[in-house]
Amino acid sequence: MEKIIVRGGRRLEGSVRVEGAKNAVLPVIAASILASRGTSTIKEVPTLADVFTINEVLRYLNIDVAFENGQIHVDATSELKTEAPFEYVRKMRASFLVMGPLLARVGLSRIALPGGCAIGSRPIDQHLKGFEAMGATVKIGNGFIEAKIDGRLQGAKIYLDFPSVGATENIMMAATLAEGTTVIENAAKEPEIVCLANYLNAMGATVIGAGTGTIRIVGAEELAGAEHTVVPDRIEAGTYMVAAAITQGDVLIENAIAEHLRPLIAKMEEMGVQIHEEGQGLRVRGPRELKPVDIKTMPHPGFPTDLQSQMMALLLRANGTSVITETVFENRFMHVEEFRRMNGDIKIEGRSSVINGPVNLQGAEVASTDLRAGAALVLAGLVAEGYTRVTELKHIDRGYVDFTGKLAALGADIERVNEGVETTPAKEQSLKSNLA
Ligand SMILES: CC(=O)N[C@H]1[C@@H](OP(=O)(O)OP(=O)(O)OC[C@H]2O[C@@H](n3ccc(=O)[nH]c3=O)[C@H](O)[C@@H]2O)O[C@H](CO)[C@@H](O)[C@@H]1O
Ligand SMILES: C=C(OP(=O)(O)O)C(=O)O
Repeated sequence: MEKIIVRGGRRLEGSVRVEGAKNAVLPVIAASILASRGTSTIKEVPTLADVFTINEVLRYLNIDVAFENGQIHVDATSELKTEAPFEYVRKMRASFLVMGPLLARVGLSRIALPGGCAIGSRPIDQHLKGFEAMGATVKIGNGFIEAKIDGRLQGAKIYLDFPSVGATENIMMAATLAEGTTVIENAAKEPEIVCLANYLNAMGATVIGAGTGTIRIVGAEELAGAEHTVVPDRIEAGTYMVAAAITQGDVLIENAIAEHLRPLIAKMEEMGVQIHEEGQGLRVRGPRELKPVDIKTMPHPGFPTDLQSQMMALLLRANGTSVITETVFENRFMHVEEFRRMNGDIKIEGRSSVINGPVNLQGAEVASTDLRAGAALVLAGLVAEGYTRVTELKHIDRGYVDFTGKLAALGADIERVNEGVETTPAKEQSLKSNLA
């Protein structure tokens, strides 16, 4: 079984470069489906399991995708298939982002119904409400969602009940080829939405207002392939910021955009962490003593849920009681149980976790429950006494390029190993020989 083994106690120093954002590159690759002419070149593509998965989905749809040297070339000019089976959607919910572009381009899209996952049930009703408002017929059956339109989608005014990132992206992509203008109200404002809008505009679309709560999309007859560079990953950047702070280190996080990290910077500064913009990045210096803070996760520009578990690791080291309230996902405290195995003093009260610090974290065998939880456990391991072994690395591989290598380069005592697990027959064998 693959594990990350980390021995706590090293102060991190040096610099680390942030990759293109996972949550931006996935919708951007999906948006390439919209180009009926020309080839797209996408730059700053991180080598992540999720990128391989979305590439596979596109290839299944009969699209030519080549991934080399951090760039992806997509040619979607052939006749497209219209179905994405469960094996892809199960691996990665973001596979559902192909629904909007396929529906807009071909008039039909059949995608396996995404299930829930470890962080909550994650419905897709807001995506579907948007497609229906644009005139599509949506049917659910046999584990699939089918959306269909005769002719072109029609521009519509769509108010989202919640500023869902995925629904905003799916509807925005579909609307680029609709007849007339679509207005998305209460739209998500995340930097990844702006990244996608920039790409769509480069393809010939007219998307106005991305990054605000109202996005206006004027439909075009067709879109063409374009060149686009993916925005840096604010969640990866935030993870290394916490790594620097928790180890009382001094780390330059290259390529981190301060503007995208305001909620994290504000909370970390409240805790006593020193953060300065330096060149094209952020320098983070951890103090000897951390102050407790309260955090509530919210849609952007609120505190991101994807940095909640990493901050929990940091708050375990703060001098006093902190409260984290998770408002975005209903079940994103699975890591609490794992932190407890490391001597974390945390109580869950409804949608809040009460963290009593500072604790002396102890190395233990712990499992990633989702990708950010996995990263957070490694962060805790950086300051735990003894060895921490983190399993279920498939989650971490979805969102972090060479997590172990990057932390080791900063001075962490960390390695990724394939440790054999003693099988029952082997155990029986040793019991027998002990008895003999
Ligand atoms: C690939 C990607 O970009 N993933 C990010 C994206 O996920 P994702 O796009 O799935 O997240 P959403 O913003 O859609 O979901 C936020 C909340 O809205 C609910 N909801 C969403 C859609 C819907 O139709 N109905 C509904 O009720 C969800 O269950 C959840 O409680 O944004 C999340 C919130 O910042 C991040 O944690 C994920 O890392
Ligand atoms: C929850 C996340 O991703 P996804 O929506 O792809 O599951 C994440 O990136 O933390």
